[in-house]
Amino acid sequence: MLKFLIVGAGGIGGYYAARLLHAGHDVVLTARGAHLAALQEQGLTVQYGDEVWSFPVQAMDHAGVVARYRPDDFDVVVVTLKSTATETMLKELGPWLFHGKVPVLSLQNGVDNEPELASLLGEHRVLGGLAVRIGGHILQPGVVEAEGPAQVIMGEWPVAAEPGSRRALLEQLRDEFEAAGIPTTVSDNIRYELWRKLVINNGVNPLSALTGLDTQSLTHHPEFQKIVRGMMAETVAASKADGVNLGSADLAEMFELISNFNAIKTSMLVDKEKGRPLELDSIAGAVLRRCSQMGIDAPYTTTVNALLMHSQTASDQSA
Ligand SMILES: NC(=O)C1=CN([C@@H]2O[C@H](COP(=O)(O)OP(=O)(O)OC[C@H]3O[C@@H](n4cnc5c(N)ncnc54)[C@H](OP(=O)(O)O)[C@@H]3O)[C@@H](O)[C@H]2O)C=CC1
Ligand SMILES: CC(C)(CO)C(=O)C(=O)O
Repeated sequence: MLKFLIVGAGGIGGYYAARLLHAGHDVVLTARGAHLAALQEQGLTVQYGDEVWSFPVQAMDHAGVVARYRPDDFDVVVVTLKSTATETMLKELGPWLFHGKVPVLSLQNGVDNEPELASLLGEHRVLGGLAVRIGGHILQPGVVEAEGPAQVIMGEWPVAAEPGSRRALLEQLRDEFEAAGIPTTVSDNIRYELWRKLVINNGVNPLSALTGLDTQSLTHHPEFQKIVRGMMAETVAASKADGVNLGSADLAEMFELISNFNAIKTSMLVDKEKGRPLELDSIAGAVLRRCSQMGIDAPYTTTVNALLMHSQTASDQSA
């Protein structure tokens, strides 16, 4: 059995934590505020389809982790924060993590989290990863709802090296995740996989937050689906700045995947409804920065990003 530290156990982290706890692993969760208080007092409850799982959990804030544990007490640290929280987390846990050897696996959307982790810890400590075909959200403090097969794709950051300890750990993690009911693939090129996921996220997340529509409504709408495809095409173009070279087949595959998946409220729409910070800079911003670097126009992403930033400013002013 393995010992996991799941950093930022909200929709995604809470769901995977429940699967791992159910399989008998030792899991420590980090959270804050009312969600943390509920986890400590009532435990973690996950609603998945018709099933409801409840577990008492070890949950604490980041100061609690630093006070109670050494980094190498854990076999792996899994980061399931929003990208907007990665920098703060590195201030809170970075110096503690720095003095250990434990690998850190990011399961966040976006292509800039792993480089941020690697800039402090070194690439040899970082595992890239993503959560695919899952919708998962905090319903109320201590309670998470999740849907979809909830796959994980992960790999050595930035690409697979010679066989070594990180590869061995990834294979062990894959086997343990599979046994826990988490379909998992180890990729030799995780940066490519992260960019493919960004095609989906830039395609639907900002537009869903702007319109209030779920992924099915957007991808099956005669006009909105053109915008989704446009934002996906701009993400494909942006990937070249990172030497990833996605192509039209990736766009077609990612559009198929999201348009045939459940009608999901994207994580950005949920954040918008709850008045929380949006992962806009790490999704649309990441695409726009690369396009601008290459001198390419990205009119769909520019427009949706600007409208969403404007609506955020307007709602901040009226709050
Ligand atoms: N939700 C989804 O369906 C999917 C999400 N993803 C990606 O997975 C990642 C995680 O998303 P999601 O699970 O929705 O995120 P959530 O917002 O549900 O969970 C993150 C949790 O981390 C907490 N947190 C933030 N900062 C700190 C801190 N400094 N100390 C302790 N706790 C902290 C948050 O608390 P607080 O609320 O107080 O900020 C929240 O409870 C994102 O990158 C997202 O894009 C990928 C696939 C699907
Ligand atoms: C679009 C979706 C649900 C795909 O898994 C996602 O990644 C998100 O909501 O952030």
